Amino acid sequence: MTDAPRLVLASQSASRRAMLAAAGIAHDAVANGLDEEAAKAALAAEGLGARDFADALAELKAMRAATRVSSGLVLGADSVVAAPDGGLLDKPAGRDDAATQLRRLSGAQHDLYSAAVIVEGGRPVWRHIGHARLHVRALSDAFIEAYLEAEWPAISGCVGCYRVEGMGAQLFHRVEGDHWTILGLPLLPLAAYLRDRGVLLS
Ligand SMILES: Nc1nc2c(ncn2[C@H]2C[C@H](O)[C@@H](COP(=O)(O)OP(=O)(O)OP(=O)(O)O)O2)c(=O)[nH]1
Repeated sequence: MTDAPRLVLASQSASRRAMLAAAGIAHDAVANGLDEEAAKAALAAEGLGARDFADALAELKAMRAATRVSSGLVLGADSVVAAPDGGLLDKPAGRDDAATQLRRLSGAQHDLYSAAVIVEGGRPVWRHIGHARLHVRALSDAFIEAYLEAEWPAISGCVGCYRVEGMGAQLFHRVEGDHWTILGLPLLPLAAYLRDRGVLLS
């Protein structure tokens, strides 16, 4: 489609890039250039819940990246895990932190939010927040150790310390919500918007 806008993914997430490519959604990928730690600290100071935190960070990523992109639909995304004890979980700082996070998730359900925002012409034109609820079985210390032996460092870039499409499947006795949301994007609502914009065929 000649006059359709191009999609620019403002993310370094291998999972998001692979997901779009596997779905046949052509895109360019750029680093969003955001000082994510500073942005997270500012948002945390506002006391945002997980859902709004992910949405705000996705918008900040897209807006920052859009200053470096001449045209197109600039897509920013962020995934946040709301831990059963109320805190927000980020990607693990190291293998020991991953073990600590898994123990926090063990034997309880948690919510994962993947927010996506598209910026065009310097302003947000679309947004969606995907939600999944994951029910983690009671994990033995022996399992956590064996899991990390197999999955570290592959899960080091994963909020929640799992790859649901990999050995992470052994963590759960139930998952509600769509698979793509867990991988990092609300893919189906995004594809619907891209069809509306002529980026994808209807
Ligand atoms: N492949 C896979 N990735 C997962 C899973 N759960 C979470 N993730 C990944 C997707 C994202 O790359 C990452 C969430 O971290 P962020 O939203 O901060 O994005 P990230 O720092 O990776 O990249 P970005 O900030 O967009 O440049 O966790 C999973 O089950 N499978």
